[in-house]
Amino acid sequence: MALTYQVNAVGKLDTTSSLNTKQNASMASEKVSVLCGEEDEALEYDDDEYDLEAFSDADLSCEDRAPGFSDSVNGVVKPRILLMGLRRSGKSSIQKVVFHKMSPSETLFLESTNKICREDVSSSSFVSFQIWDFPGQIDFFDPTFDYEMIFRGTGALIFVIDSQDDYVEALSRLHLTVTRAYKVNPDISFEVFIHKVDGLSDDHKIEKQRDIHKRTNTDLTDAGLEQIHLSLYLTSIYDHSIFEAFSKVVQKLIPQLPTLENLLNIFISNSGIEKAFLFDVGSKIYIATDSSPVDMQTYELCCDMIDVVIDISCIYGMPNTEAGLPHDKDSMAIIHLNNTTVIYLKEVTKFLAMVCFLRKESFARKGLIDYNFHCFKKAIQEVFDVRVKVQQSRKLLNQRRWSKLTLTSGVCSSTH
Ligand SMILES: Nc1nc2c(ncn2[C@@H]2O[C@H](COP(=O)(O)OP(=O)(O)OP(=O)(O)O)[C@@H](O)[C@H]2O)c(=O)[nH]1
Repeated sequence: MALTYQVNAVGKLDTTSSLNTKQNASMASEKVSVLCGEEDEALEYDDDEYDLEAFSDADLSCEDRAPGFSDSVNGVVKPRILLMGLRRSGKSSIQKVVFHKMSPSETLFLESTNKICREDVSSSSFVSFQIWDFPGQIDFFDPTFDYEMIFRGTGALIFVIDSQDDYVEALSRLHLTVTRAYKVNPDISFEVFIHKVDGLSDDHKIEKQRDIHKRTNTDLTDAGLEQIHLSLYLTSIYDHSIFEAFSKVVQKLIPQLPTLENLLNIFISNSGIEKAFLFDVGSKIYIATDSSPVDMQTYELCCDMIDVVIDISCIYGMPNTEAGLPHDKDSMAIIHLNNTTVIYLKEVTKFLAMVCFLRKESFARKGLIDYNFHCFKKAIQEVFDVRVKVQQSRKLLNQRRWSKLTLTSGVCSSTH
């Protein structure tokens, strides 16, 4: 592997490297050249206006009791994702690997969770939710446990099934959980992770998925609840499948998803790009992509590219003083694969990046792509502005309700 780096005078990363790397099974030993850093842009944009993020660090807390329903940040209630499943099914490992960059092998030493662990994930404007990791042995149908309150504020319920274990008990638990949750809140999206599939052959994986799909649907039909839709995913922390599955779960919680998809469609069709993803850089969750189908290898390449950019930025980039990040909204990277494909990464904000796949010929029109990207960024800003306005008016409405309530109770108490 040969790398040549150049860090320019202001400490911004300017890297040119060419490395022989095994990208993945299908693209083995491809020659990759990486250009990473601040771009010599012909077009000059005032990027200050795109500083969209109000970053808040992940706030991790474990609680004995169920945390309050209306936990909010800046008066905005975040959608909640519940991680449920039997003991040792892999719930905490999933959370640690996806959101804390823990290496999969380190999860072997994780202790069993004995309290509900709640975490705020607010890395970008569009990725903002809470994850509640439930201990496997918890009896949340205990009368002292207010499960109604928990399900009422839930956006998605992820039920983790250990595919390397006998899953009969897990399926009956899944059925019980889903039926109770649905009665309280029919809007929850039910996601089933058939987890730890790294130990299974491809045929075996498909067979398990089919079997679980059949059994769960039969149980729901027998209970007269055939309208409940369960989404099944084959996952493992040892590959990218867990990130892809989590991306799909998170996307369902983003109300602006159709707009983002539409914007990406317009962007790629006008720029000669084949595929574009909008990534939350920190978690490698893609929050949107254009409407063409996603194949796993493309997604894996995107994740690898983000890793390369972050690693090189961490080593050679200057930390951004505000957020303490080595990359910022001006960071970009270009990787030329030896099959004439170019992967182009550009930061949309400090935490969001666009990763595009295009042919070498199309990349000749980089000026056009950059101009279209500038328009895309502007449009994202507008979507974000609308979101902020909606949140502010909701906050105002809540405050008015509160002051009305306190006024009424004050009047009542003074008349008594
Ligand atoms: N092979 C394999 N093992 C995994 C995977 N995910 C988690 N594990 C292992 O499964 C074991 C249990 O993982 P945990 O994350 O502690 O499980 P949990 O569901 O949080 O367990 P409780 O806290 O007891 O409810 C650990 O040894 C992990 O290393 C996976 O995708 N593949």
